Amino acid sequence: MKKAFLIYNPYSGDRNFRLKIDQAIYKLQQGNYVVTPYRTMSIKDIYECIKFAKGYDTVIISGGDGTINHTINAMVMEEIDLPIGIIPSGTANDFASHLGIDKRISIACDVINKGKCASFDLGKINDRYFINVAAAGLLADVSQKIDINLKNTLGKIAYYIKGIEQLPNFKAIPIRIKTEKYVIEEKVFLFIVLNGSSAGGFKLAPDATANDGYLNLIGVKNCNIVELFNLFIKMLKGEHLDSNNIIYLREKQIIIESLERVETDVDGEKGPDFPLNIRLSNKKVKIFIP
Ligand SMILES: Nc1ncnc2c1ncn2[C@@H]1O[C@H](COP(=O)(O)OP(=O)(O)OP(=O)(O)O)[C@@H](O)[C@H]1O
Repeated sequence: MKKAFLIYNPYSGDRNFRLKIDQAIYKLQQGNYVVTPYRTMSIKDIYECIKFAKGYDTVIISGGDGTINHTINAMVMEEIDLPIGIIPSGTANDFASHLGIDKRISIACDVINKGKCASFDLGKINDRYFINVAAAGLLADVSQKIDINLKNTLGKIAYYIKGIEQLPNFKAIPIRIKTEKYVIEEKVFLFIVLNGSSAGGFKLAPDATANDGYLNLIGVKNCNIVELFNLFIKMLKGEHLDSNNIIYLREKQIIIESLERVETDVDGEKGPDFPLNIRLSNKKVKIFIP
C-alpha cells in the first residue's frame, strides 16, 4: 500500500469536492493508496499542514490553480519532493487543463492510480513560485476581484462578467521589459507571462508546454477599441501571436518595471509589487499525467 496526503480546499470552484470526497477516497483505495484527507482552513493552513506530508508517497491536491500554487510553494519551502496528483476542483483549472487532467473525480483519480509521472518547470516571480501564469493589467486580476460566492455559483462565466465590468475603466500601463536580448518600452493594456499555455480558459501561448524550458510573455499593446476587439477575436482562434498589437517573447528571464501602481496576479492570487523579476526556476515538480 502507498500513502497519499490529500489536501483539499473546500471553497474552490463550486465547493462540491467536499461533498464528493468519498468517491475520491474509494477510487484511490482501489489504486492501492491509503488516503489521509486534510481540509484546508485558510491559505496559511496549507503552509502548516504540508509538514505532515513528509514520509508519504504522494501529495494529492484538490482545488484550482490558487490551491495548487500555494501547495507547491509550501512543498518547495519544506523541501518535500513528492509526486503530485491533481483532482481539479477550481473554477478555471487552467493548469490541470493544460496537463489534460479531466475534472471528473474518478478520471482524475485514475490518472494518479496509473502512476505515470512527468517533470514540469516552475516559474518564479520575485520570491514566489508559480505554476501557470503571472500577469498584470486589464482583466489580469479578475479572479482576485471577484466575489467568491459569485464564482462558486456561476463558475468561469463569473470571470467574464467581472471582466466586462472592468472594461470602462481600462487604461494602458507604461512598462519596461528587460530580457537578455531586448529592452522594450511600451504602454500595454495587459501582460501575461505563461509557464503553461492558457489563462482564464484562453489558449494564449498555443505552442507552449510547462516543461519546454521557457516562459512566454504575451503583452497587449495600447490600441483603439476596434483593434482591441479584433485582437480578442484572434485570441479566441489562437491566431494573435503575429499581430502588430502583440508583444510576444519566449525567454528564461524577464524583468518588468513600471512606475505605476498596478496590481499583479499570480495563478489567480494577488502577486507582488513592481519591479517583477520573472524567471524559470531550476526547481521542477513531478506531476501525475494522463
Ligand atoms: N479554507 C480555505 N483554504 C484555502 N483557500 C481558501 C479557503 N477558503 C477560501 N480560500 C480561497 O480560495 C482561493 C483559492 O481557490 P482556488 O484557486 O483553488 O479555486 P478557484 O479560484 O475556484 O479556481 P481557479 O483558480 O482554477 O479559477 C484562495 O484565494 C483563498 O483565498
